[in-house]
Amino acid sequence: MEGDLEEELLLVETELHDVQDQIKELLEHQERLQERKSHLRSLLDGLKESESHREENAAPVAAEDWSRSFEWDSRADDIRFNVFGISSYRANQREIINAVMSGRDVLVIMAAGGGKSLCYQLPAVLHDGITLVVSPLLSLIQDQVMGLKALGIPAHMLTSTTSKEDEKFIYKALDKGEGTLKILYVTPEKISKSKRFVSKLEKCNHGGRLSLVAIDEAHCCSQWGHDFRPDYKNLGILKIQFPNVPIVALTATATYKVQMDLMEMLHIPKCVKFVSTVNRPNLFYKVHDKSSVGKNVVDEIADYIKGSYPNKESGIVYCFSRKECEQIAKDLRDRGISADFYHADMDVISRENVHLHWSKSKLQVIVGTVAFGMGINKPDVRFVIHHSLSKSMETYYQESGRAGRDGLPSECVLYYRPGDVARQSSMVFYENCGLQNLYDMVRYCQSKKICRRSAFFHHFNETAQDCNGMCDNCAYGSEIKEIDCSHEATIIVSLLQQIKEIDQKATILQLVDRFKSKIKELVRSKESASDLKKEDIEQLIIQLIVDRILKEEFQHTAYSTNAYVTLGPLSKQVLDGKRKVKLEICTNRQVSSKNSTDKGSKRKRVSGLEKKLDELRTEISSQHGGIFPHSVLSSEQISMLSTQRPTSLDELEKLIGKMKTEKYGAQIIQVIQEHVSSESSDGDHEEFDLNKEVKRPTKEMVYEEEERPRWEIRVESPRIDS
Ligand SMILES: Nc1ncnc2c1ncn2[C@@H]1O[C@H](COP(=O)(O)OP(=O)(O)OP(=O)(O)O)[C@@H](O)[C@H]1O
Ligand SMILES: [Mg+2]
Repeated sequence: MEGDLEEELLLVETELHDVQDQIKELLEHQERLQERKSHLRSLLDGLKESESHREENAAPVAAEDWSRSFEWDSRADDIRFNVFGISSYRANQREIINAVMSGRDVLVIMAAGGGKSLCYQLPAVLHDGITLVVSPLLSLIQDQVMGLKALGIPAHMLTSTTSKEDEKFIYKALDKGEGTLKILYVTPEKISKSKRFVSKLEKCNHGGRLSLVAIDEAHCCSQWGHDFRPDYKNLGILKIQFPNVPIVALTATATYKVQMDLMEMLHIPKCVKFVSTVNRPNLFYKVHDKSSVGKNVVDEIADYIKGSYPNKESGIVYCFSRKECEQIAKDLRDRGISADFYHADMDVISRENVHLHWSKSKLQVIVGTVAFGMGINKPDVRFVIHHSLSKSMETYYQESGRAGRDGLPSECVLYYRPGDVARQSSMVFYENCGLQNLYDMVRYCQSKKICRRSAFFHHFNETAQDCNGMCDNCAYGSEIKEIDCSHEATIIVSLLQQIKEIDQKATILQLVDRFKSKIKELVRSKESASDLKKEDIEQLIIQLIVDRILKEEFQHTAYSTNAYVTLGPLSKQVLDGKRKVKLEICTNRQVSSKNSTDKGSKRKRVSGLEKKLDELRTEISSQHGGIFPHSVLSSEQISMLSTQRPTSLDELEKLIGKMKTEKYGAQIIQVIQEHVSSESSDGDHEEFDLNKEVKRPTKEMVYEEEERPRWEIRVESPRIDS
């Protein structure tokens, strides 16, 4: 009797355990669905808002036609060309400038490198009074002030580095309108912490001399944005103190939620909003399979940089950890590339030194962690390489977007291996939507068929645009074969079930090993077989996680967080045969990747004259103390000068405007004349091809030797979380 009762008690306890497990799983599922629900809601709200906005725009409201002619048109054109040396406006710039000049509050969302600075700098020069610019970083402010001064615009900054003498000058200009001050840059702390400064601003406004407030990198206002700065929250006082002064807030990316947030915080509910596309048509996106051997990865990256950029064009390599970034910088140096590292563990001075060297093109490559972020103003970054995947599409868009801000063709290359996913997931799982964001990034990396750009359009809730063959998946019509991999998926799910039954856990690597042993066993007993290689099994497991057939679980130890893989909410569907898992085999990927370098960058031939003008701008930049080479002449201007070859200062002025001609015209004309006469004396008109200078990388050969089919996994049933 007693034995029976004990036995039943044990059974009930076991069943209770099971029920508790199920409840736990259901609660987790509920939580994920709630997260997804709120994400979808905000996407939907965004869509509705942009639709109603489109309808509003469709209505013929004459006052809101910002592309019509305005009284300041000819003055604006003159300043654009003769002061800034810019020959034509880019998309939306003129309309934004007109809205700002009309005294409206304006919100500008324009991709990195789109040309947001001109949208407040040109009105600042057009206006009689002073423009206050709030910018989050000292380095950004220094770059901007230096660039403006080089153009002859009286720009100053009031920061912790400002000398007493300069401070006095600035305060006098604000207070009494003495001296010439057009643009004043400050950090947000100045507004939230310095009563003295705010009272001087009040006087300036009282005297009718505060004409515009610009808030750059405005997404920092919102804690939903990616770079939230608490001091940005206090910028709301600007509209309260100076209700008649128009505010222009600018940012490269802001989701609908962030836009709403910052309009509310800055008290600009009726602002005119300009949203430009997130598309960066000059960027070529590609994902490379990453070797599991660290040395091979660095070899490949070094070959790629040396082969594709023999003229030492600037680039960035992003790494996962500080240690890794120091190591990769050393490895690249050992392979003859001028590279240095940048991460949060360095002191400020060393970090600034590295950044400055790179900005002046004295260092080719910065190997950085995410800490190398906002504040990178260099327009001619030709490549951004990711040594491993980013934690979200948003982060990847920001980081890769630092390439090609000057609008010239540039490349964004990501080295992906499934093994890197767990490293990221154990860091992000506690963040709000952290895993979901990471899995979106994983989908981008694993996809071998879908246009890379479409992932950005999808993420930023924008209608898709043509990629024009500017991503690896669009550029090479890889032959993709589909094979059914449901059998392998079933084995993986069953293995995890067994592991769970004995109260154990498995990491992805352990699961791969178990899978391989199981397959061997099945082959021996002639029950079944599988051709999947280790990398393919890893890829399959990751895809099953992303598609919620499996899931990751995390456990903290004293030193780290370990990621394990276990059964996900949809695992039963696979076991019951209700869900098929398909693998896509890409048969010619490696042969294709050979072409990728050529197609990707669309690199043009660089003429001897372009090279000389590039050397001249570097020389002038060091002669003029702090200014950057690109502030002397942009790459676009160099290219134009080398084709047009002006012979006099008058001709030059028609190409690069008055200001730059006055400052550097004589030297530029001299270089052009010397080049032309050396050409005629040599009879040598040949331009040289950068791509021929250095032997092409050997990686293609390695690829060909190792050639094997690559796999991609696709689950057929509709995906819940996409
Ligand atoms: N209309 C134009 N024509 C040619 N070049 C331009 C034009 N407008 C801006 N530029 C150049 O494009 C580069 C990027 O401009 P800017 O720094 O204003 O970008 P941004 O939109 O502020 O980007 P980020 O979000 O990265 O700060 C600069 O070198 C700038 O001189
Ligand atoms: Mg900017």
